[in-house]
Amino acid sequence: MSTPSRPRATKIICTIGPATDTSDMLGQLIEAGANVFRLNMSHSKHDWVREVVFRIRRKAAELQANIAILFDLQGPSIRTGDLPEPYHLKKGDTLEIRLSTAKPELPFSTTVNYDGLLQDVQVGHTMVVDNGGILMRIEEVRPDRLICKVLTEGVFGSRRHINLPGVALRLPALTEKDLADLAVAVECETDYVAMSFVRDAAHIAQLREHIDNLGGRAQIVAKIEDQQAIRHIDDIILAADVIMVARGDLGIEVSIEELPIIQRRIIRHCHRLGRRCIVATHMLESMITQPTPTRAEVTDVSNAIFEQADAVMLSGETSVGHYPVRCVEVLDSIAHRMERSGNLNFAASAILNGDRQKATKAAISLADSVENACMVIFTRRGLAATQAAVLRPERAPIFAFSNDPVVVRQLALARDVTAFESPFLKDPARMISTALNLLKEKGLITSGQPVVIQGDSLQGELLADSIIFMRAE
Ligand SMILES: Nc1ncnc2c1ncn2[C@@H]1O[C@H](COP(=O)(O)OP(=O)(O)OP(=O)(O)O)[C@@H](O)[C@H]1O
Ligand SMILES: CC(=O)C(=O)O
Repeated sequence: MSTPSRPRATKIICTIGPATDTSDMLGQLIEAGANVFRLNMSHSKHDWVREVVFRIRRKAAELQANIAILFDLQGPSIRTGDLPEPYHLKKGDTLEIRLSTAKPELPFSTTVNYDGLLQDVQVGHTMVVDNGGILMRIEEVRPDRLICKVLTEGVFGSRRHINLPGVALRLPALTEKDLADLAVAVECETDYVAMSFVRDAAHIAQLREHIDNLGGRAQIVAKIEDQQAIRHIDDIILAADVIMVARGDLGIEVSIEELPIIQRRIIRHCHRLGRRCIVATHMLESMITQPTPTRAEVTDVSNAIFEQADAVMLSGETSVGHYPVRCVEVLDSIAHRMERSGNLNFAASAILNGDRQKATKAAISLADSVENACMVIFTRRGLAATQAAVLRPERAPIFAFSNDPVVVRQLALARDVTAFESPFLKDPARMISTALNLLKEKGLITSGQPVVIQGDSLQGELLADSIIFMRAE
């Protein structure tokens, strides 16, 4: 009996932008192995988003690919305004950042989206622009503008992100723009909404209430981007569905040498508390302009896979980069290789909550102990499959079946889970044989392969957690 090759466990998230928003490029990304498409609401107009979501769904259906969509809300991030052309700033130049109602007075002049900035900062504060691309010092605080001295040269474009490390900003959890973007997210039936600058668990509850009120079913990704979030990390992990280590902002808000330690700690806590996690930003940054990654990038991606993150994320690499498809291919090949090369096994310390999770752990132990076995999980809400995923089977891949297409799409962002839509039938034997036949047709299992099947409706009328061990016919 030959064994089919194991699907890649680590999921790949691609940010879509001008470099990749055509149906053709979306198709190429899917074929290269993308699992989730991210739309960054900091840069996206609503009509563009609606059109891109339509193209993604159509292309995914055409290629029979299970693709989830993630709307990333801008959150209370401080952003500069639109410029007709980028400024080429040199050390010693002066730039003004003014309220949107104020007229420009200097040649280098832009607006800011947060009026409160002028009250929150002081002369002498350092401003970090564009994830550390340019540093400035605040020289003057006037009633309608800040005058800043450029400390390091760089190209200053539109809607640049500003960080003020260590400065307490009085920003709300969700802005008016976020609420307007959220309404479009729900209208587009997005699978995930990412919340930027989450600072405590109450922020997640607030977002969940808004999603519920709008009638949406999106799951929530909490982006960990500053020290306040790190202080409340366990509560945030428990309140969210997925955690993102958003290294762009995090790498500015904490001392840079702490970043790998914080990444590892967040992933370890996610494994312990049973939540999924994403490692994001600068994974293959040099490939925005170069066709091959640096050795350091390959090692960084490998590290995230060794830590068993659920997903790695591409940002500028796929939204504006020159080699978006190659980036996905590079992640795909690093993941395939690293997944055969050991891992940190943080899941060994997972807290098992309740009987269901203990049953799942038992099913995984069984599947891992039998050569070439795989797990098949029937799941209505996706919970059984994500719980199995966070327990990180060592050898057995997880194939999940749900009768709910939303659940199936959401499972595109669960490590090691390949999900399919399939009706729940009254006759469990038929339900199982239909699922196994589909896996055989897709070349994912072969006749005679050992299968551990888990579900709560596999015993006819009796609703009970069951584990069935059999060989595929
Ligand atoms: N939909 C879009 N339309 C136009 N430009 C975009 C779009 N999405 C991304 N970009 C551009 O690509 C760059 C990288 O964006 P991306 O969302 O991939 O990364 P990011 O690190 O989250 O960016 P930022 O910090 O600017 O939000 C952005 O700074 C922006 O210039
Ligand atoms: C993804 C993102 O927002 C960050 O890394 O800061």
